[in-house]
Amino acid sequence: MTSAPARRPRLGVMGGTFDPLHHGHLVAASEVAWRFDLDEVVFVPTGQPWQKADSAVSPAEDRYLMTVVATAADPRFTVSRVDVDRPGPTFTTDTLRDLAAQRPGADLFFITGADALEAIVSWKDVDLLWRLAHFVAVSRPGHTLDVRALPAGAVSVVEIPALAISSSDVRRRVREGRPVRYLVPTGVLQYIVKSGLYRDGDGPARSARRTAAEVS
Ligand SMILES: Nc1ncnc2c1ncn2[C@@H]1O[C@H](COP(=O)(O)OP(=O)(O)OP(=O)(O)O)[C@@H](O)[C@H]1O
Ligand SMILES: O=C(O)c1ccc[n+]([C@@H]2O[C@H](COP(=O)([O-])O)[C@@H](O)[C@H]2O)c1
Repeated sequence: MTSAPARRPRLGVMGGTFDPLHHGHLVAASEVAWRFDLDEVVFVPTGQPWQKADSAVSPAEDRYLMTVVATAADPRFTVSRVDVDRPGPTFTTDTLRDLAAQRPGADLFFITGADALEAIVSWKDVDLLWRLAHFVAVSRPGHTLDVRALPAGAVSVVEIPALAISSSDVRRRVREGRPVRYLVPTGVLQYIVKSGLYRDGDGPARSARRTAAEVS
C-alpha cells in the first residue's frame, strides 16, 4: 500500500513597512491564513522601502521590534529579518528568494493590500514575481481590487473585514495627540510611548511638548 504524498508546507508572507504595524495588517494575515489553510504567516518588515523614499521612515530596528511585539501572541505568526538585514533597497523578488531558500519545499503566498497591488506593475522584476509565489490581494477601504491586467491565476482576491486604519494615520494621530489605542496592538502602543516615535516630525509644534502619558 502506498502512502499519500506529504502535504507541502504553506507559508504566508506579509511584507510591509509596518511603521507601525496596526490591526489592519493582523486581520489581513489572519483572514488569508484561514482562507488558504496556511501553516504560518511570516511578517517581513522592509529594510529600505524604495517607493517610500520621499517620506521619512522610522529606523528598521524600531519597525522590526514593533512587528515582533505585535505578532508575539499568535502561534501562527513569525517575523523575518531578511529584508531588514539585506543592504540596499528592498525588492520582493529578493524577499521571496531568501524565504524560499530558508524553507525548501514550501509553497509561498504573498499577501498584499489593494493599494500595494495597484502599484505592483512598478515593482522590480514584476514578471519574475509570479513564479516565486502565489499572490493574495486583500480588500482595503478606499481602494479597488482589479487584477485584470495581471497574469491569469497569479493573484487571488480575498475580501476581508474592512478596517480603515493606516500607518500614516496612526503616525499623524500620535503627532496630533489623538488616540491610537485599539488601532494598534497594546504592545505597539507601549513601544510608541516608550520610544517617543512619531511625536515630532512635520506636525504641529505642540506635539513636541507632549509627554508620553498623553499618547493614548
Ligand atoms: N487596513 C488595511 N487593510 C488591508 N490591507 C492593509 C491595511 N493596511 C495595510 N495593508 C496592507 O499591508 C501591507 C503593508 O502595509 P504598510 O506597512 O505599508 O501599511 P500602511 O498602513 O499602508 O502604511 P502607510 O499609511 O504608511 O502607507 C500592504 O500590502 C498594504 O496594502
Ligand atoms: O519589489 C519591489 O520593487 C517593491 C516595491 C514596493 C513595495 N514592495 C513590497 O510591498 C510590500 C508593502 O510595501 P509598503 O511600501 O506598502 O509597505 C513590502 O513587502 C515591500 O517590500 C516591493
